[in-house]
Amino acid sequence: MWRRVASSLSPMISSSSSSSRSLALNQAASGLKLGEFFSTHMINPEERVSPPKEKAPFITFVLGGPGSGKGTQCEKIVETFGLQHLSAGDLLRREIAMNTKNGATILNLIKDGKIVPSEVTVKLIQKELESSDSSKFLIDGFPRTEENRVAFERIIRADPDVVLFFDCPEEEMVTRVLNRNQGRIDDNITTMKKRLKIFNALNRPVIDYYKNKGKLYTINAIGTVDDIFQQHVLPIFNSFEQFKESRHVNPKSTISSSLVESSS
Ligand SMILES: Nc1ncnc2c1ncn2[C@@H]1O[C@H](COP(=O)(O)OP(=O)(O)OP(=O)(O)O)[C@@H](O)[C@H]1O
Ligand SMILES: Nc1ccn([C@H]2C[C@H](O)[C@@H](COP(=O)(O)O)O2)c(=O)n1
Ligand SMILES: [Mg+2]
Repeated sequence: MWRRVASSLSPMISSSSSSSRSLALNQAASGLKLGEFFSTHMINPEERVSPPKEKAPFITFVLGGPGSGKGTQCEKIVETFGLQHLSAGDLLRREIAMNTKNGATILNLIKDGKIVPSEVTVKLIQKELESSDSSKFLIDGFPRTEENRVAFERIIRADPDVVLFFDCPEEEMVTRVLNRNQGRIDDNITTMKKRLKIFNALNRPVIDYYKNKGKLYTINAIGTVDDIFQQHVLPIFNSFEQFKESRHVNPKSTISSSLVESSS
């Protein structure tokens, strides 16, 4: 069930700088682990943030409604390009399974299709980033809200390099979720309707934010898993210098319908 949380359970802290394209090269050159770029800086006892650094990881945010196929495509990206996959939902479900102090609250919120307070989610992501050896991350299902986004910027002190948005009609998302069969507490029609409402109200502004920043790639999420990956996802990563050496599939792909969007 937790297969998408790629790193171990070790607790810690993290952060990075704003634009982060060159971390992989910088990191290789310096021989440092990612955690060493995320040195802890005490602001107050409740919230640890890191000072801005010159070097930062390559961060991809993966957005889309419930059942749009984010996790499925993330698995393919991991296979092909070796990014570390952090699913915010999986991290939260792990808290429930481990019965941590926030576990019961998280369970009630997820059951009701609601969003967990940003501090909780960002700190879980922070621990994973801090303890990881990777320099390239897929952060799946995050940010869900503008509050999530701002909390990430404040605590992690990083911006994404790329934002993928899997654009899927509601009817299709409902069908996929109701057929998922992974035993998720929120995979029922009542919770799904609430999740869709929250997605439209709270995630759309985040999507618009990254569109305006010129970082958004909108991907048509209708089609087979392989076609979506080959035709849309693969060319996006192929276009980044950082992934040239990790390409294993269809190196001839070129960017087509998934050109980066901007509001201008
Ligand atoms: N292109 C596709 N066509 C048909 N079914 C798909 C496709 N992509 C994923 N699925 C299936 O739809 C279901 C939902 O996919 P997935 O778990 O990847 O969505 P998600 O966006 O991560 O959803 P959530 O936000 O609820 O975690 C899964 O059962 C998956 O196998
Ligand atoms: N940033 C996030 C991500 C997830 N959650 C909660 C609410 C979601 O309905 C649930 C499941 O997430 P998914 O696996 O569908 O990505 O987890 C949240 O509150 N904040
Ligand atoms: Mg998912």
